Amino acid sequence: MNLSYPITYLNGISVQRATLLYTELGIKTCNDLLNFFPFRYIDKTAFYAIKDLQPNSSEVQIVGKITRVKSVAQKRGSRLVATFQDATGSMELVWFKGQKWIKDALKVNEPYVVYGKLNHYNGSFSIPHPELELVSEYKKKLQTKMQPVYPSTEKLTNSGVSNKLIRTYIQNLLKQFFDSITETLSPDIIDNFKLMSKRDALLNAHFPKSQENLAKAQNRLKFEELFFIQLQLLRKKLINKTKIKGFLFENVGAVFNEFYSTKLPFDLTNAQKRVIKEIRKDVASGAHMNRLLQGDVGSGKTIVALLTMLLAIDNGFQATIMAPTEILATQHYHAIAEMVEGMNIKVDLLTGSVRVKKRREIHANLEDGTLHILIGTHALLEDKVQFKNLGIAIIDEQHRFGVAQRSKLWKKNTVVPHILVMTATPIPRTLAMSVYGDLDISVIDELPPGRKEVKTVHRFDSNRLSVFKFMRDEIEKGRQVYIVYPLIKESEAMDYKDLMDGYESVSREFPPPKYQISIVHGQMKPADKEYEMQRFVKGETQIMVATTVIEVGVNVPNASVMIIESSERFGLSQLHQLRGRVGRGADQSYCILLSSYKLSEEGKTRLKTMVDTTDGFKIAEVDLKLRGPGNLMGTQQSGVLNLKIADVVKDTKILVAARNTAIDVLQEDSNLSKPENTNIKIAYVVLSKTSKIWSEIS
Ligand SMILES: Nc1ncnc2c1ncn2[C@@H]1O[C@H](COP(=O)(O)OP(=O)(O)OP(=O)(O)O)[C@@H](O)[C@H]1O
Repeated sequence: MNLSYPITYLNGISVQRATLLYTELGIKTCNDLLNFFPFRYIDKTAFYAIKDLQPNSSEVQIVGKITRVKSVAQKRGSRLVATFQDATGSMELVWFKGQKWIKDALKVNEPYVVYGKLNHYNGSFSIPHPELELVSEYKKKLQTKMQPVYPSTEKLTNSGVSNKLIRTYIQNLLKQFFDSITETLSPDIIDNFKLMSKRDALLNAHFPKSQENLAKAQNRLKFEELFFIQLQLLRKKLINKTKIKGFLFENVGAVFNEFYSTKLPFDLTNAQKRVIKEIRKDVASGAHMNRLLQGDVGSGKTIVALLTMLLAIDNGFQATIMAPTEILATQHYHAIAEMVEGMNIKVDLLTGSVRVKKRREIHANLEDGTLHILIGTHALLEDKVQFKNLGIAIIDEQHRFGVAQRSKLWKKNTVVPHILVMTATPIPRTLAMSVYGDLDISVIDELPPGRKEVKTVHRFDSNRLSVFKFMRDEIEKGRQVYIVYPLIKESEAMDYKDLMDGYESVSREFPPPKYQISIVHGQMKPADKEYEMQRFVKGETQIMVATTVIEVGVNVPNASVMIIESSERFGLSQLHQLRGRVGRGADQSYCILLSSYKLSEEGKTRLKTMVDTTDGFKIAEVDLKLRGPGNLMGTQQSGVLNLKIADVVKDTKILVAARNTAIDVLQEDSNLSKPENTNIKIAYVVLSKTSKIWSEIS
C-alpha cells in the first residue's frame, strides 16, 4: 500500500467520483486526499448553559429538559414549539416540518442533549430543527465529538458528494492506509518542538478528539509544511552558491571610482551604502549573486542599480535593467544617461517602440561589446538581443514579471549573470521568507534626507471644489499636480469615459493659456505617452491627468500633489505606489484620496490606513491581511504559496521556527545523508518530485 496510489484504490470511490474530485478539488492520489483538510469543525465537545448563550454563538450544544410542547398556528401552516430548560434558563426548540412525528417522539421532562444552529430573535433564543438525543442514549455511543467540515464546491454537492461522503472517504483512507503513513521529521525535531507524530497529527486534523489535540495536530502539520518549503528554498540557495559559479568582479576600478568621486549627485544614505556593500561582497565572492533589493517608494534604488552596473563595467562586463513599462524604462534611461554623461560609458534604450534601424544598431553594439548598459522592457527578452558578456541583470518591479520571463533574461548567457531584483512593493518579512527563501534580501530602510512625510487626507467627491482651489494654490507656488483615475480591466470602456470626463472638467477649471494639462493613458501610442510625460517632466504642463500607467517609478520631484479619483477602487499597495510619486523633492507634498460616500468596510480600512501611515511596510502588512498573500504578490507568484494548512500571515512564529530548523539541519548535513535525517531525506525527495514550488523556482 502506498499513499501515491490514485484514490480509486479506496473502498467506495468510483472512477466517476474520482474524476469529479480531481477536477473540482485537485485531489488525485490518496496523499492528496489525506492532505485535504477541513476548514472548520463542528464542536460537540463543549456544552453551553442557556444563560451563557450569545446572539453571535453559532452552533451550540445544551443539556436540559423539554417542559412543554405546543403547536402554534401561523400564517401558512403551523409550527411545533417545545420549551427547553436547563438549570440556568429556558429557550425554544422549533420545527416546521414533520411536526406530528416529532411531537409523538418527544419525551417531556427527560434529559436531552440538544445540538443546532442558534437563532436570536426579539431578545429570545431558539434552535430550529435541532438534533436531539436522550442523555441515556448519548452516553452509550462512542462518537466523534468534533466533526470536520471540508471545503467543497457546489458542483460536488450537486453531484451527490456531500461533506459526509468526503468524511467517509477520509475515514476509509485512514483505515486502509494508516500503516503507510510514515514519519517525515527527525526524532530530534519532534522532540525539540514537542510535535505530534505524523500519524496522530493526520488523524487528529481530520477527526480531532478535542480542541487541544486539534491545535497540536495543526501545529505539527503547519510546521512540517513550512519546514519542507524552507528546506527546498534554502537548499536551492546552497546548491546555487556552490554549484553556480558567478562572474568575479574583482576590481572596484576607474569607472566606479570616477563616478563616485565626481558624479554622484548626492551623498548616499547609510542604507544605500550598506546595500552597495552587500552587493559588492556578493559579486566579489566568485559565487553567483541572486539578490532581492527592497526599498520603499522613493528610497533611491536607481542609484544603487547604477553603482552595481558600474562594478560590472569595471570588470569588463555589460549590464542591463529590465523595467515593466515603457515609461519606466525610458525614465531609467534618461536618469542614468544623464548621470554618466561625460564618462566613457555607452547607454541605450530598447523598448517595443524603438525603430528597426535603431534596434539593429543596438543589437550590433551589444554583440561587439561597445554598448555597456542596455535598459529596456520585455523587448530585451527577444531572441535577437544577444549580449557579448552580460555580467549583471537588474530587474525592476519584479512582481510584474513571471518567473519564466525572469529566467529567460538570465539564460541569455552561458554563465548566469548576477541578478539583482528590485521591488518597491515592500514584502513583509514573513512572506519574503516563504516566497524568496532562495534569494538574499537587502533592504533600503531609510529615505533620503530632507523628505517630508506626504500629508494625506480623504475627501468625498462633494468636496471637489475645495480640492480644485487647493490645486490652484499649489500650482501658484510653482508645483505640479497628478490626478489619477482607476482603470480596471473589466470595465475598461466605462473607466475610460470617467477619465475623459474628468479631463474635460479639469480643463474647464484650469483653462489655457495659464494652465497646461498632460494626459496619459494606456490606449495612447507609446510615442504620444512619452511626449505628454516629457512635457510634464520639463514643467511645461502643471497638471498630469493619468490612469495608473504612472503607478510605478515615475520620478518628477517638483510634483507635490497627488489626487486619486475613486480611490476606494484601488488596492492598498497601488495607493501607496501612487502616493510615492509625490514627496520626492524637498517640498511639502500632499495626497488627496477622493471617494464616493458608498464605502465598503474594507474600502474604509484601506483609506484610513493610507491617512494614518506612510510606512510602506506597515501598509503591506495591512494589505496582506486584507487580501491574502496570493494577491499581494500578483497572480504569477500565488502558485508558489499553494499552502495546504499553514498561513503565512497568521503562522509567523511557526514559520520562523521552521526556517531556523531548516537552516540548522542543512548546516549540519547539507545532503541530508546522516542517519538521523533519513525521514527528512525520503520526504524531501518525494516532495521535490511532486511539488509545484520546486518546479517554479528551478
Ligand atoms: N541619497 C540620496 N540623497 C538625496 N536624494 C536622493 C538620494 N537617493 C536618491 N535620491 C533621489 O530620490 C528620488 C527617488 O529615487 P529613485 O527614483 O531611485 O527612487 P526609487 O527607489 O526607484 O523609488 P520608486 O520605487 O518609487 O521609483 C530621486 O529623485 C533621486 O535622485
